[in-house]
Amino acid sequence: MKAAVITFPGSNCDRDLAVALDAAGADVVRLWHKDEALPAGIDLVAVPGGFSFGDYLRCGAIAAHSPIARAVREHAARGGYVLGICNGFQVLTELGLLPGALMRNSGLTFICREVGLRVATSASPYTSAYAPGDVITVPVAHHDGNYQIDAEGLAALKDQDRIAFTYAAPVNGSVEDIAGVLSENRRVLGMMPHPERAAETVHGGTDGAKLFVSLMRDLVAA
Ligand SMILES: NC(=O)CC[C@H](N)C(=O)O
Repeated sequence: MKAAVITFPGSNCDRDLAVALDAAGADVVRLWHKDEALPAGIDLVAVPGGFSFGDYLRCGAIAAHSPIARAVREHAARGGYVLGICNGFQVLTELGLLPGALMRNSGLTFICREVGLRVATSASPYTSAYAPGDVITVPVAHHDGNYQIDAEGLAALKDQDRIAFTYAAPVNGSVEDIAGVLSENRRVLGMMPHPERAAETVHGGTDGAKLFVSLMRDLVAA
């Protein structure tokens, strides 16, 4: 698998994400937000966490207008894989690649701790190595993780089995405790928790590693 990790001004999980993908066996290239094209043969575009452009305007809003944005949209339109973690999830909603929005946490504070995460579906390229209902431990670190979507959009996510992860207990006010959602073709995943920070034993836990294993397996099978 060839993966491209994009760095924006303020990204702080770009290296972590590149390391996790590399450990899973991906061939990783790093891109700058001012790049305008993806290198040939990229399977996965990975949008990392952090505070792109200082989170001004709205988290992810300015990043979604970066020079690289058009190439990311085109990649998704071709059926390419796109993974957005935390600020990356915010960027993907701002790009219109995933429905809904990430609002200020209901408690109005930055939350930085490990959370229990329930795998809501294993029918996706990102979650196939988990069993549905598995509860894993993964860190969150955000102030705008409160996922909201209108009733019609929520019904569509449920009908199409597109909720990838939910919090095992309420964390930030997200509707139905949603922590991660999939696109209609299941190739785009956005999630607030950080699997790349729970991928090696030195992280204190490895529950996030199976996400990268799932992805590699899907790409080999594709
Ligand atoms: N770790 C992150 O990616 C943080 C995301 C975002 N800047 C927020 O605080 O909500």
